[in-house]
Amino acid sequence: MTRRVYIFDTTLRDGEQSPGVSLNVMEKLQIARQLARLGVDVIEAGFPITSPGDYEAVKTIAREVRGVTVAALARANFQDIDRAWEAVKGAEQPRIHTFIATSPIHMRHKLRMTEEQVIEAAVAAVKRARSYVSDVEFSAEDASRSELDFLCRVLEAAIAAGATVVNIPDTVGYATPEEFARFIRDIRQRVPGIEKVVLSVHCHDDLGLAVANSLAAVAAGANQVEGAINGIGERAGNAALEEVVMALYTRRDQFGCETNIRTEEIYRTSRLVSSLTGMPVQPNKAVVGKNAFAHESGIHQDGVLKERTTYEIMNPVMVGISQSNLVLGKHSGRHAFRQRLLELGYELGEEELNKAFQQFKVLADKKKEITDADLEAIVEEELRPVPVTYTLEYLHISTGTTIVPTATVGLKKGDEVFEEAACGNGPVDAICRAVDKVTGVPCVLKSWGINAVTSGKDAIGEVTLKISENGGKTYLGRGISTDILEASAKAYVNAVNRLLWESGRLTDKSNEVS
Ligand SMILES: CC(=O)SCCNC(=O)CCNC(=O)[C@H](O)C(C)(C)COP(=O)(O)OP(=O)(O)OC[C@H]1O[C@@H](n2cnc3c(N)ncnc32)[C@H](O)[C@@H]1OP(=O)(O)O
Ligand SMILES: CC(C)C(=O)C(=O)O
Ligand SMILES: [Mg+2]
Repeated sequence: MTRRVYIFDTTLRDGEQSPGVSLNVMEKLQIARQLARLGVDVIEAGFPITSPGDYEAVKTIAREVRGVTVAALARANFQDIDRAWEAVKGAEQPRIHTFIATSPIHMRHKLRMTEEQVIEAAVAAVKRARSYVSDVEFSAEDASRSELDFLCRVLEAAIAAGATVVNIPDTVGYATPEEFARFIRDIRQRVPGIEKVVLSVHCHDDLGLAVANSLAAVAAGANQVEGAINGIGERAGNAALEEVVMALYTRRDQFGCETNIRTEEIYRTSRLVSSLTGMPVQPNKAVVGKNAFAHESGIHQDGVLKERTTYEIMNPVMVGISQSNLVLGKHSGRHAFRQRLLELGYELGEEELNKAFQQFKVLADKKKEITDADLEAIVEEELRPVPVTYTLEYLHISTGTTIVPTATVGLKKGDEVFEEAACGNGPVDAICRAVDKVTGVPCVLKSWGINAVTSGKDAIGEVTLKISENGGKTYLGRGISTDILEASAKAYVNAVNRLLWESGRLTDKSNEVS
């Protein structure tokens, strides 16, 4: 008989705690919708007390995303819990997730609380949360470095107070698989009432063991796994959910478990999260990396051509990496374009489709064959929910080894085009300075990176960069083009648009969304 394992996604909460990542409300909503399509059981949408933006995001997701549990995080105090409830109460299936640390090191140095005070706070928090909602998760932060006797007492008290899910985090990624499995077995044996609640684990990847520890815990009886898409999260990140899910599926002979995940949505979810967070996926990343199903050496290629399973333990189609026969190029029409996007899982409205189609045609003039990765890049750019103040109308660059790089940019705002020129230390610097002159917002380029989205000399490059104004908050921008300077200009303008929007300097918030 197969046992059900619940998948709890914390991409939007712990995942967003990745250094340098900051998602706005619309981006979070877009990811949440995709997570629901993927079939996760729980979306942890945020930590509402942390900021008005986080509160708003949780509230919006709770209201808009149906058919899935939406959780909000809260420390073990009434203010956090009340705020979490305010944010999540519109959800079809709301959950409050409250936590407090139980390890000696955290209690003594961070909380400065005794064991008895921690138990008291945990019980009061769970009861407060239960006064609002019937689904309450309690997490014993840093559980894996806690003393087992004390941890069991806290869990017993939390369950008696009404917790319906108890979570055992390996907060600092310290556990090893055998030890963690033993820990879970001990908890299952020793905590009265544990059989009535969902037993969850939440593993971090500081030693690269987050997925292994999660799987060991499942084998030991845990029935909820928490993690994030692409393994993003605090420090080295969380357990990569796509890896947990595919391991449970591929080795179901070992685990005897099933999840509710629609695996064919995995790749698209991974791409969306990578694109909106600006965190690239390493090529050799399991399941979703560019090379995960690529075969380079002759003996492997020979084997795969004769029989795919010689070197592939998973079918790429199963995780949504499609193999279509439709070849798209400059002679393709709207029907084929729409069909291919549908196969890739993108269902665009008429207006979005038209915009994406125009971009596709521009690209097809420059590039013989348009690949799936090209299409994904186009669509992701089209769907990026940042209101457009400025768009790049044209760009002229003069550069070389013996001349001062100079850029002339034309930026369109409303019906007007504004032109400025500037010199710089390099062509990208010159572009940024010229854009600054038009917008009147002097920014510092904090980081710049290029990723070849597709292959070949005519590959699309995706530039991801970060800017800040006066050393304040950083804003992410992305742009794609077969010309990396054009991609840089688009990315810079995209980041400035985001800055203007998020810093509340747009007079008209109903601007077109790109
Ligand atoms: C393991 C994890 O991932 S935990 C989640 C981590 N996520 C975040 O921290 C989100 C971003 N954080 C924030 O925006 C802020 O830290 C806030 C809004 C949550 C709190 O801000 P502040 O009130 O200014 O407190 P600050 O962050 O400086 O310190 C944390 C306080 O919470 C206390 N605390 C920490 N965890 C808990 C808990 N689970 N329950 C109760 N109190 C707690 C600390 O002891 C400290 O209290 P003190 O001020 O009495 O010393
Ligand atoms: C809030 C808890 C669950 C957490 O993120 C951790 O302990 O890592
Ligand atoms: Mg965590």
